[in-house]
Amino acid sequence: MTNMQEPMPASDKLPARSVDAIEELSGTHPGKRRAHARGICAKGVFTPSGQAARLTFAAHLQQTPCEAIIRFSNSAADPASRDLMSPAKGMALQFQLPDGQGARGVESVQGEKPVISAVTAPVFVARTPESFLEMMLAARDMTRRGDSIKDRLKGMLQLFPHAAEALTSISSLKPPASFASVPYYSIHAFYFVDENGRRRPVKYEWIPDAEEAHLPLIKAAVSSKDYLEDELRDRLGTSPIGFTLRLTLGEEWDPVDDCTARWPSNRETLEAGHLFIVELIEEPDGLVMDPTVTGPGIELTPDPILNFRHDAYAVSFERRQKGI
Ligand code: HEM
Repeated sequence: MTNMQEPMPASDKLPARSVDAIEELSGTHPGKRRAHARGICAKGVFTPSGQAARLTFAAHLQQTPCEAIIRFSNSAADPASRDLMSPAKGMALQFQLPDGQGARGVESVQGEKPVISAVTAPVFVARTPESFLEMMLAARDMTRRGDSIKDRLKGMLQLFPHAAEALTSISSLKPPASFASVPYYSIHAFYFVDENGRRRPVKYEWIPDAEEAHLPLIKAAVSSKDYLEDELRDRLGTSPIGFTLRLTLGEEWDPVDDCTARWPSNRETLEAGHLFIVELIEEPDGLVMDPTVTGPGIELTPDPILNFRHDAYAVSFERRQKGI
């Protein structure tokens, strides 16, 4: 059980306390991201289809191709964790909009580089930052007690029934054959804003060009610790890697403040563009894939987890920059 004696911190302390709690669960790894610690960066080109232009004036979703930096990652907070042991994978992308590039007369903000952050699970485990912190503390206590993975999952489901869909979805994820062979979901909804100020809630999904493929557990178990990075290098040498950016358009009544909930599966979708991965690169200095950086034409929904991520990522960035 969570140690309920620990008072919940005031909201201004919550980002630091949440990052502390991740460290208490997974250890402190100096200089590394406090989640998704191990990853590999690539350069790509995103070519918008123009189909999203009726919904948003965002510069990167009009007609002009745009360079992008992509980071594929293991979700574990421990960089030494084997690819096999961290079921969810991340794909974060930062559009490299040239400063001042206009779209229908709208200037992109100097230095503002929109981000799409996505993972291989369609929903998140917590609806609020407070609940996320409680979950981390509960997981820490179960780990310290030496509970088995099965017992931890059972305990978490009992304590946090709202997390059932995410926990079930994450625990049933199979090891991907490649970072390039699985779909990635933004989980959160964002508002797309058109030239007349009309807003429409939208969720993102990256659909791989490659056929969806997973490894049998036995094969993943004997693969190297970072087999996904090796595979990406090999694959890039032999065939192109691409993803389609699919948008799901929400209705007015679909929840935009609850990232534990999916929208109904019959919502309209459209293909907003296509990403080609060009080459692997060293991670650029100061890279923070902050999903609250959307650029003009896209706004944040009131989702408390989405809004919280800005401060939590700033805490992690500050610590890793200081090498602590
Ligand atoms: C309470 C909610 C969350 C917390 C506290 C949290 C925490 C973190 C932290 C500390 C980092 C490292 C940031 C850095 O140093 O740059 C990170 C990275 C990441 N998170 Fe979250 N996260 C949360 C929710 C989510 C959700 C809902 C998603 C789903 C899309 C997500 C996807 C990612 C990805 C893909 C990365 C790697 C980014 C990169 O490659 O630079 N996170 N998270």
